[in-house]
Amino acid sequence: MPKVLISDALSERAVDIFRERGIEVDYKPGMKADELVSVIGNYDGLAIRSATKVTEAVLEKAGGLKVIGRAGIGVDNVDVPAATKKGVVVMNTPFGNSITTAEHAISMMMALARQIPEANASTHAGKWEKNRFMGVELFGKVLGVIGCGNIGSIVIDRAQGLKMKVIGFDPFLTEERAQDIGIEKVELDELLARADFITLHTPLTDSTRNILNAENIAKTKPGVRIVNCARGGLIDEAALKAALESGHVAGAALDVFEVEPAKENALFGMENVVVTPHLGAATSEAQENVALQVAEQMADYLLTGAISNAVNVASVSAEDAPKLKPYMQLAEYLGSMLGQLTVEGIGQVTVELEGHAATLNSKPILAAALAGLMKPISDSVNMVNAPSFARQRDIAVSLTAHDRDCDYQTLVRVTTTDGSQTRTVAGTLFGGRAPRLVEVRGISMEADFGATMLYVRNRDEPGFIGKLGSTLGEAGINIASFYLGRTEKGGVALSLVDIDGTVEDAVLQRIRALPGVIRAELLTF
Ligand SMILES: NC(=O)c1ccc[n+]([C@@H]2O[C@H](COP(=O)([O-])OP(=O)(O)OC[C@H]3O[C@@H](n4cnc5c(N)ncnc54)[C@H](O)[C@@H]3O)[C@@H](O)[C@H]2O)c1
Ligand SMILES: O=C(O)[C@H](O)COP(=O)(O)O
Repeated sequence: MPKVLISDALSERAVDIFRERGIEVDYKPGMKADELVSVIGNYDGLAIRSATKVTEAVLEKAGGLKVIGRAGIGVDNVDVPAATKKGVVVMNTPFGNSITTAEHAISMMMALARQIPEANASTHAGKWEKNRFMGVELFGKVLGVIGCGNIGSIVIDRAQGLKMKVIGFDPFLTEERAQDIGIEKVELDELLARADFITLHTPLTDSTRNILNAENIAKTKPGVRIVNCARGGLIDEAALKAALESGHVAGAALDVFEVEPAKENALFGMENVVVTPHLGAATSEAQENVALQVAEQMADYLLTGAISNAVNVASVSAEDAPKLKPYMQLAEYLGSMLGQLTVEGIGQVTVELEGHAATLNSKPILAAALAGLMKPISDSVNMVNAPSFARQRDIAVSLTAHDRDCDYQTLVRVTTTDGSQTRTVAGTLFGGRAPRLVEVRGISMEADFGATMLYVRNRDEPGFIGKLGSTLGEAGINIASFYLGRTEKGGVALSLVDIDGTVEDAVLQRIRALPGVIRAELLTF
């Protein structure tokens, strides 16, 4: 039974879902970093929000971890490259809290426009400062949205309802999409110059870090109000403080900070600054959505191999997962066979799909072939990290789905080139499920993949099979199945022998010394 740890305050609906799906779950919100490092090795899955930091140190100890599920959007608290290297799928729930977060941004903008937090505190304190608080209307004002993705688009829609004029900056926003959502797409400088309110809705990346720095803040319209419910780090807080103090920026509403949790911050206590403690996603609806979704997604992956909303590997739908499973097994066996036969470095790998295989989601099949291929290099390789393993080793990878007649109902072919040699193996699924080898280096043969197989290439000469059988028999090795093929009469022959147990090195040497042997290897699957 797979085991999952929930280390942040997720809605307990997640616990129910895991248990209903037959997954053991430990609910330990607020777990300290060193405790996480000490227990993570016991789990197949880790469900988190933004508090748990999944660092390289945590991942190093995560022996059996298969999946990290983020109940929310940002995965900046997860070392995704380290997780990928370790073969761990990282998935998030990209939509579950979008409406809630957009509503928070709109609430923050309104709170800022009408100084509601200060007026609230003053009124509670028994003051009646009717003349102290003078707000501004949103009606007719220009809202500049930086980042027009899921949340940005919802903010745009709500702001249009408030009759604001919305302009957007997002390098990945097409003109067509801008028209669909009814905004004017502008460059950043134009947005800065025109907006009365600016709201940020981008991820924190190298291109967005400090997107509102001193230089860009100086380009904003005097009296601008700034809202950030996306990520701390998008605004240079020191530059913002200076601009608030000078009066160039009239106010800021911030849900996120450069350092979180933020007990102290230079912006705290400023009258024209509204702050909340990263509450963007904090509604019961959003928390239920993301907890439920992350638990279902993690359970799907752990139980069926279906992958949704992964940030480091291609998706496999719940419908596709059972169809792809035998293909991934076949591709892994084919890759593994080539990996075990390739002594020198592989320069190029080609995966070709024909017949029914060509109609499927091909990326997981490719990833499985690469995983099999690189198993001899690293025990920790799997379909999640195999593509990056290949990239790091400068292996050129190509994938082709052929739309042509095929001798088999379905076929997967893997070819490797290592400078001097090109090797091809191909396989099909017998009965639609059982992997079967049908071609090795241009030689047709039909072989099942046994756990331990002897691979022998030899000159096609009479008496060879008898000698090979006797050598194995004399060594007390039982043959489960014997598969044969050859290029042509008197050409090169290939024997694949499925054996019980293993073949000691001394016996392998004796086989290699048999007359006519070109190559003999022991393969394991
Ligand atoms: N405060 C919270 O509690 C809370 C809750 C949910 C999400 N978030 C954060 O909100 C942000 C937006 O989330 P989303 O779901 O809308 O993401 P999204 O991926 O749907 O949208 C992000 C948009 O930013 C755009 N973008 C990327 N680089 C850009 C750049 N250099 N300049 C301008 N635009 C750029 C992208 O093209 C995309 O359209 C994320 O940072 C997320 O982590 C915060
Ligand atoms: O990226 C997100 O989904 C938000 O920042 C929410 O974070 P939280 O789950 O810690 O509230």
